Amino acid sequence: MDIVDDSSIVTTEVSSLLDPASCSAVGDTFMSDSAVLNGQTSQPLKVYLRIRPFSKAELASNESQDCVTVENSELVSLSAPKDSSAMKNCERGIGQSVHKFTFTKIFGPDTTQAEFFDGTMKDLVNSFTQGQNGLVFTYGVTNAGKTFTIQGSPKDGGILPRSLDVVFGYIRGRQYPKMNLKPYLGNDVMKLDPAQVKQEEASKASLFSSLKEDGMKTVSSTGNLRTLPLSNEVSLVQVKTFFIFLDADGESVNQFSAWVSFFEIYNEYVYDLLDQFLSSKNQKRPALKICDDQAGISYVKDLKWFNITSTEEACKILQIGNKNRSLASTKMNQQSSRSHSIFTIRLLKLSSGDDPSVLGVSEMSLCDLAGSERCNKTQTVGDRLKEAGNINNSLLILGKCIAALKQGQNPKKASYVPFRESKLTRLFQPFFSGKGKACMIVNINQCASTYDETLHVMKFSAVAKQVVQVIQPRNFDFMAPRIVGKDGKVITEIDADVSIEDLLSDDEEDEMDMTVMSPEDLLRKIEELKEKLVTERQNKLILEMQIRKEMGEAMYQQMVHLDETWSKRFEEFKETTEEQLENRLEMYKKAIRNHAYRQAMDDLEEDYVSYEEFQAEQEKVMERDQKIEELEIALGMKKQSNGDDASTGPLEALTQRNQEKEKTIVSLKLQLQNIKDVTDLNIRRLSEENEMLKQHLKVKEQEVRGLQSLAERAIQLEASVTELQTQLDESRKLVSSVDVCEPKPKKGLFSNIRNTMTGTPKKTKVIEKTEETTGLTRKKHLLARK
Ligand SMILES: Nc1ncnc2c1ncn2[C@@H]1O[C@H](COP(=O)(O)OP(=O)(O)OP(=O)(O)O)[C@@H](O)[C@H]1O
Repeated sequence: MDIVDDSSIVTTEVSSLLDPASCSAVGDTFMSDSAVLNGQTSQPLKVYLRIRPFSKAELASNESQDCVTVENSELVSLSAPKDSSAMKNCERGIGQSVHKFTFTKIFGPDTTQAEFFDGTMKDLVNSFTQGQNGLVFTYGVTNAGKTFTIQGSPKDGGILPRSLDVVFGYIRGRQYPKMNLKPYLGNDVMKLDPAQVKQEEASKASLFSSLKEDGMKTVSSTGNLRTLPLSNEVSLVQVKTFFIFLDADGESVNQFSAWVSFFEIYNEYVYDLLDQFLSSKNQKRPALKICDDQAGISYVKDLKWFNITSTEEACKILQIGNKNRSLASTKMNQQSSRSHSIFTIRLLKLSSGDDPSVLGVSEMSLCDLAGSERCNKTQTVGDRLKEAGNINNSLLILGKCIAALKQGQNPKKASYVPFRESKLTRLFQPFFSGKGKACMIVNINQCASTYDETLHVMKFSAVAKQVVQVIQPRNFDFMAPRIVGKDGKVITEIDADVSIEDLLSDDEEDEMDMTVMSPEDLLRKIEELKEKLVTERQNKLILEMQIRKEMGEAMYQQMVHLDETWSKRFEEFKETTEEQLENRLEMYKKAIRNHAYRQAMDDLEEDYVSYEEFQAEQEKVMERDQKIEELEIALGMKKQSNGDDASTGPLEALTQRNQEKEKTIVSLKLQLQNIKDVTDLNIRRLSEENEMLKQHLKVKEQEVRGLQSLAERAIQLEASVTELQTQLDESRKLVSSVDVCEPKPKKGLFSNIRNTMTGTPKKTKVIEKTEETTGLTRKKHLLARK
């Protein structure tokens, strides 16, 4: 079954464009999905989802397995890939393979930076220019696109440079050119004397000069390269130009002064990313403290603020801070942010004139959270493991706070929100207590390998989306900031509209900044706080007990559920196992039957008796039966003839006869055995002889074959001799004819022939005779051998 997080679905409103003329309508537009009660606005926390496109490497490594499907602009479904824990759990019967989540608005992989900014940030930036505070934080696993969303790439800026563009677009031509009014503590402004102003200008110039080696250009939100004023002189020329702005009716209009800070929370320590100390690598970075002002608003003590006059200057400051950011390469992202970084812009609204009064301060923070991955995924060890632990811890506390805030919406279940358990949540606290609007951007990738982490992120966001934010009615005029002197004490010569009495009248002590209180006041404050602490602790204890009870109940329910599930699974397992065993038993039975059949067939073959043997045996049996009958008859007759004698010793006689017979049988058996042995011996001898004879016969056969071949050869020779004889006869005839024609004998060949011829007939005859004799002898011999 799919899970649908169908809690309060928020309609996305599109705010008006941020030109000064349209700004008056912004507040109303923003309120459209909000409820207003006692001047306070409550609205669900806006949670936007951005899905990163696949990188080439991810596509090549089969990361694309259709895990994320955007159903519509507010609904997304996640399907577990086959190797994920979610899928394995699902196969075990725990959890589902498909989850659905709703968001304020979903931005798919094709969304451009401009589209994303328009769809998420415009109203927030707009209200910021109107005096409303704002917080934007990105949440997601490492490599999901959080930094890309906030800062963007050099060619295509993210929401931060785009917001700055809007802010500077709004205050263009109305910038207060001096640096003598500077943000102080949580919401106040410090008036600097000329020496301090000079110092301020020098530190800004020095900060900018640290980037000199890296080049003189930075990038705006739209990717255009802008040349920055790098030297002190140039920026001073800018700030020294002073105008009094007048509206159409000749009335003076407000002026604005923009200041920025950039810090990170790394391993639960706060570090100023714009601190000049950072340029020296050997020096240990000084960690900053988080304090509360008298209104309970947390701020970073001694944080450096820099006055900026353009987006370019702000981008340059971002660039400097980025250089100092604790980056470390993790397995999943080569340029992974290992810290939570917070870039803040404070806008001071000032009255017109050369020596203006402060009308209000608004603040907008953009927080790039570190990746929410777990240690095992990133294979973290050593320092990285410690970082991961701290990152996970602060995100866990953020999750706890969000869950507690959600629970707190139910008046019956008001719970303690552990904001103070981590630096990050301490700084976020004011935004969840009415200080301003907060909005969350959830970044995910679509990779199959990080599916389980992504699902965790989505579940976190589903809870966050249910948090309803209560926002105090606030604009620049709502709460005038105090102006303090260089010693930090409140000074009187401020806004003409607001008297010092007004500022201090209600409860002077409460208004006082703790850092400038007298020792007595501090002691009194401490006592008060102690009392508060005791009460808070008591409340906390009660709450804890409640929570424990609820958790106990929830756990009991879960145990019952688990018990049921396991019983069911056990039954199923039992059934299937029984079935399997039965099948196996049948198999064995069948195998045994087959085996028995085969055995029987084998036995049958061994015991096979031919029909003739059987017939002979039958005849023997019949003969034996007949003999027995005859013997029985004979025995009966004998009994009769014995008459009375039989009464005394027939049994003894029978026993004796029986014994004799048995002896006979034994001796017969012995004889039979002997005969059998002799027969066996004879058979063995005979077979040996037979074997020998066979061998002999073989030899003889070979000899006969040899003789036959010899006879054939002799016949051939005889034929050739006969042929030669014929030839010789012919030669003789020829020679005799030659003798008649040539009477004169010649020497050499002819004389030799004549000599030969004269002696030849005798010799030839002898030869003939000899040959005939030899042929006849041979023939006789052959025939004899044959
Ligand atoms: N919408 C997008 N379009 C194109 N590329 C993107 C997008 N989002 C992120 N990327 C790219 O994905 C990579 C990771 O993004 P990024 O560094 O912003 O992740 P991250 O969530 O901030 O990671 P970490 O928490 O580790 O810092 C970068 O190379 C970035 O350029």
